[in-house]
Amino acid sequence: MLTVSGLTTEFRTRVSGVRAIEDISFEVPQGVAVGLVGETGSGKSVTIRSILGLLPVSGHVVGGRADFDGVDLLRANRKQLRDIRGRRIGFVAQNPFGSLNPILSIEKQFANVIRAHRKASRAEIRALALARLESVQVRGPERVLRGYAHELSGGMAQRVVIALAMLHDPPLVIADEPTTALDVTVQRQILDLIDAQVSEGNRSLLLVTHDLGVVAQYCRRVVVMKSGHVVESGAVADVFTSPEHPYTKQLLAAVPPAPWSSAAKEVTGA
Ligand SMILES: Nc1ncnc2c1ncn2[C@@H]1O[C@H](COP(=O)(O)OP(=O)(O)OP(=O)(O)O)[C@@H](O)[C@H]1O
Repeated sequence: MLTVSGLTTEFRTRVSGVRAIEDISFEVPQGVAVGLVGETGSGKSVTIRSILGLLPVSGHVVGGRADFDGVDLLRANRKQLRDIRGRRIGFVAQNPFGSLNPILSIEKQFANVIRAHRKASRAEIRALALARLESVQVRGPERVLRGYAHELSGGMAQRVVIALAMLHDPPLVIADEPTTALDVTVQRQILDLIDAQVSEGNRSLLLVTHDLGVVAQYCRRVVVMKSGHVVESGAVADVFTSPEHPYTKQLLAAVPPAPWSSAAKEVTGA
């Protein structure tokens, strides 16, 4: 469903181009959750921002394809991309307060996202927004609709972002470290929520994270990145039990054992 092949992106300075990612290839099949993992600076965000056409001005895709819905996203024009983002691909970024507009009420932001893709009356917008806020378990949805982003907690703001990302029932959801900016106590709730929304709609998910535990719990496939390259990819069950690349082995070795596992009991003497 999303097929990325040979994706290469550079950042240009006044004197030269610096290659951030090179020859990135992977697939996100229909109805499958894929984890994109790797240490800080390995190129995860540049990869998804290249696919979504959301690179900063100094970033340029210099090669490859990203085929989705019969369109190569890397060659799509702005209008095509705007139409695909939101309607066909829901994007959840790290920081919900960066995604929400601080000077528009939440209701107005729902209206903007809905009206970007179809005509709708105020009453329709209100009804749809309330239903969607309820589906992401936002408490007091009417009050939230009237209010502004700064009045929300981080977890509630990310729920609103998820509701907005799902508004047009996109078949693919891309989430870039969606819990990094949040309090540790709500991180799991947000991941569970994304997981539920994705599973209910039989959507595909590309989940960027540096947490292998998160991949093990929520993803069926994994793509491992290091220094701007894909070093290994495959089914989570295979890659996690018999990793081939030394870097994947190193990442897995660094994951603390689950508290109930025999390895943890050996460490703690329990
Ligand atoms: N705006 C930019 N200008 C120049 N180089 C950049 C820019 N953004 C990213 N890079 C470079 O691209 C490479 C990949 O960065 P990227 O942000 O994709 O890593 P990441 O794996 O998402 O890391 P993190 O987990 O910290 O978000 C890094 O070497 C980084 O320095």
